[in-house]
Amino acid sequence: MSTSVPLIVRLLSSSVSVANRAGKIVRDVMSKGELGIIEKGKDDYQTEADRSAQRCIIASLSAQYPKLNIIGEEDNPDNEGDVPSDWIVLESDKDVLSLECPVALKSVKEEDIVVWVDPLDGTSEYTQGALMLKRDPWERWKMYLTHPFISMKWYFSLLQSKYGFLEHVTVLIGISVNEKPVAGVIHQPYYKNLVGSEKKMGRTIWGLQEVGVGGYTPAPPPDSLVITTTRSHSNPVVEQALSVMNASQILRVGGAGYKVLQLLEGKASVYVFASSGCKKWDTCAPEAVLNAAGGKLTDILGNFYKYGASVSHPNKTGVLAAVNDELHSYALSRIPQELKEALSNK
Ligand SMILES: Nc1ncnc2c1ncn2[C@@H]1O[C@H](COP(=O)(O)O)[C@@H](O)[C@H]1OP(=O)(O)O
Ligand SMILES: [Mg+2]
Ligand SMILES: [Mg+2]
Ligand SMILES: [Mg+2]
Repeated sequence: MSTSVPLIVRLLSSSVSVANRAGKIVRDVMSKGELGIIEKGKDDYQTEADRSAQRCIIASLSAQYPKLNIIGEEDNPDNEGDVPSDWIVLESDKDVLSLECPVALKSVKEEDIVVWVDPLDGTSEYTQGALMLKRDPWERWKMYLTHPFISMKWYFSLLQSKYGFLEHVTVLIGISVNEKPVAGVIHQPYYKNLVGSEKKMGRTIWGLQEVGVGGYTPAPPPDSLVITTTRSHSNPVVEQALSVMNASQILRVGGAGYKVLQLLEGKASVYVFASSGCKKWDTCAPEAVLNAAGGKLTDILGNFYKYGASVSHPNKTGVLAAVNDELHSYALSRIPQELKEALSNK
């Protein structure tokens, strides 16, 4: 690899390749069927896929960029021991490697960068997806009975969805410089592609400040206001913020990465989540990609999150994102002052 290519571009191209590998790990864990679910807190779970994908990403990036500060979601209980050699990815995506680096980022050094890693965004949807892979209804029912957190209502919505919500799962790698997200990768392991006549699983979307985005076909926002929001972490305040928007449609999907994909692909125009719960690794990559596509992501008060190494991890004051400034301003103007105060005083 040419070292004359600026660091940010090299790191983004490495991140694209490693996200592909992590996505394969996510699919492999699911195919084996041993999810190894651990409860981290209320509505907060980790699986073998979260743990393994994070080990793959961190080991691959730190092997090539040893001075990077990488912060991953998972406290890995199985961090000890060697990472399997086929999880260490040293290749980089050729197309991204040939991008022109923005002038402002040309002299960035490893020490100036913080990488935020969410090895599997949409863990709820991932674990629920496992159920749908059980073909035998009796096996599926037995698995449901032992599943730690699927309500009866969810079980029936899953059955209706036929394939579950695996498409909502993403792998997120966000690159920040001077506390701002400047580049990012959103990999979707269960996206179904048709390349020629061949079926291929997974796709990888990237964004780089001032350069643009790749890996998908951008589409204009819907004609009317379509909002995307949580399907697994709602509460009365989240619902209140949705009800004041005057939306023509509300889409309830999993994962911060997937919701931003919906904005990028013209399925929704605004992402509203008036609650804590998301963390810096949930929003860094999506914010970077959305910015590169001309959108905006802030908290519910309209303030940008900071992504420096010493910031606190929770995005306490929620998420408000839109495909452009105008829609962001509109959505922000609809949020009642009491709601903003209630969230910031929590
Ligand atoms: N209460 C919560 N506890 C843990 N993680 C949360 C919570 N709320 C949101 N998240 C994280 O933010 C993502 C987006 O939220 P939602 O899907 O509810 O819109 C979730 O997929 C989850 O990331 P992860 O799956 O990586 O743990
Ligand atoms: Mg999690
Ligand atoms: Mg997440
Ligand atoms: Mg995660």
